[in-house]
Amino acid sequence: MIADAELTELGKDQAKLAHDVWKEELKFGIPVPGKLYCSPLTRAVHTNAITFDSIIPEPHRTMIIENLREVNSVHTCDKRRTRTYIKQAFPGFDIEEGFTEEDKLWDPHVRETYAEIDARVGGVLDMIFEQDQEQFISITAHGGVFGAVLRVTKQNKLILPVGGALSNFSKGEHDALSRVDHDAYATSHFSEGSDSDSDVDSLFDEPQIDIAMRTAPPITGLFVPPVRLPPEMANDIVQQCMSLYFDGRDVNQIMLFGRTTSEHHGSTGSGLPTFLITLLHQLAELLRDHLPEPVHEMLFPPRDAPPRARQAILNLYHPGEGISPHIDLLKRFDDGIIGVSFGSGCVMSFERVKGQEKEPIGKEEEGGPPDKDRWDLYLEDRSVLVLSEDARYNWTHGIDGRPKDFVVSEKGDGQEEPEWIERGTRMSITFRWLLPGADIVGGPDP
Ligand SMILES: O=C(O)CCC(=O)C(=O)O
Ligand SMILES: [Fe+2]
Repeated sequence: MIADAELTELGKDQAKLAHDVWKEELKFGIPVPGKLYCSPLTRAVHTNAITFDSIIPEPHRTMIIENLREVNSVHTCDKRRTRTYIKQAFPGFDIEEGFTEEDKLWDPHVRETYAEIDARVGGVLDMIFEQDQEQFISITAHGGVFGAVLRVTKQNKLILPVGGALSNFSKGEHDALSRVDHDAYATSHFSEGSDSDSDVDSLFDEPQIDIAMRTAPPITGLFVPPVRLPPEMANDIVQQCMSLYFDGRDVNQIMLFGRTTSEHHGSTGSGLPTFLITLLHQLAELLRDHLPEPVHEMLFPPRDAPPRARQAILNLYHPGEGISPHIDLLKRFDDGIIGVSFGSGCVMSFERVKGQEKEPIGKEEEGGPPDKDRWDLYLEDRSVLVLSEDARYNWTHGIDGRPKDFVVSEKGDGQEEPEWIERGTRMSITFRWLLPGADIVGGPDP
């Protein structure tokens, strides 16, 4: 095991990608961090140097902070180099006062506990929030450190622009750290499973639970085509996401950003990890014959279309968890949202926003579908959902927190009893277009 390892080739690529995203977003007015902090471990300092190379105007320099180093897991890669070495190797960086010449913290026999790492990372955050007036701050550190940030600030989400090496924090008005980087997210996190202890094996115990349908309810612009991602592809994506983003962290939400470019295939482009670009290609093919052409084109623009910024949001739900009903931010995201389910199905509920004109797809009295204000839809594992038009703007979508869903029988002919389907761990990937000029570093919620 190498002591304080250099950045790997993959790490370098990820940092370059982060750099390219910053460069691209600068054109759209992304505010650069006013203060930058970094772990003293070589791989972090390199990441910071590559990421912010020619992005941050002088005189901003990154400050190296002892307590942003990775959790000591007794591996030698967690031991840092001397102050003299760091100063010589990275002359463009500042080193905090009191930084000792030798690494006094690393001990080959002592594995740091959560309490210890939380205390030291909490100390850094206190220092930042007491001393700094800047609204945007960048911290370049490690998975274990961000895990601590989330515990200390009681945040349950982590947003990584690219590759997982970088995260920035925007100081909120309420708590020290009320929002983490890059998104003003509309929903109030995830709701815990409700009174899940009750026996929900009988309809009469939970009379309020509707029977969810298995096909798209009659809402204009809502599509759930009868297609599934191939199982091997879905498994591969879940594994990649778990190991890259969710593993060992108390995090249930990740946001990634990419931009379509005219050099690349119009629907994909740079910024997103390769497996998500491949997923987009696959979705474009899968959905081709199942969506009206203009909707397909909105989701997967042709090669010669102008470049656009796209967000991929990954949500992880443990059994019983849900997401509060919401409309995806109107000022931030454009029309055309694709959601893919992985690992487990769940019921998504759609509710008409009060005050919106009813636009029934066909008149009920003429044999059209019933005109309801709420629909429950079972999203199967590996299924794909598209929200556009009315479905995107005039209906909320949400997932009730509960351990089982009550769903129309698979035959769907109404003759068989509906079935209870247990929820497993579910991950969803949602692709949305960022509106031109949307402030991707936050701002007030909707
Ligand atoms: O998990 C899902 O399928 C929905 C996620 C969602 O609505 C969102 O992140 O805005
Ligand atoms: Fe949403």
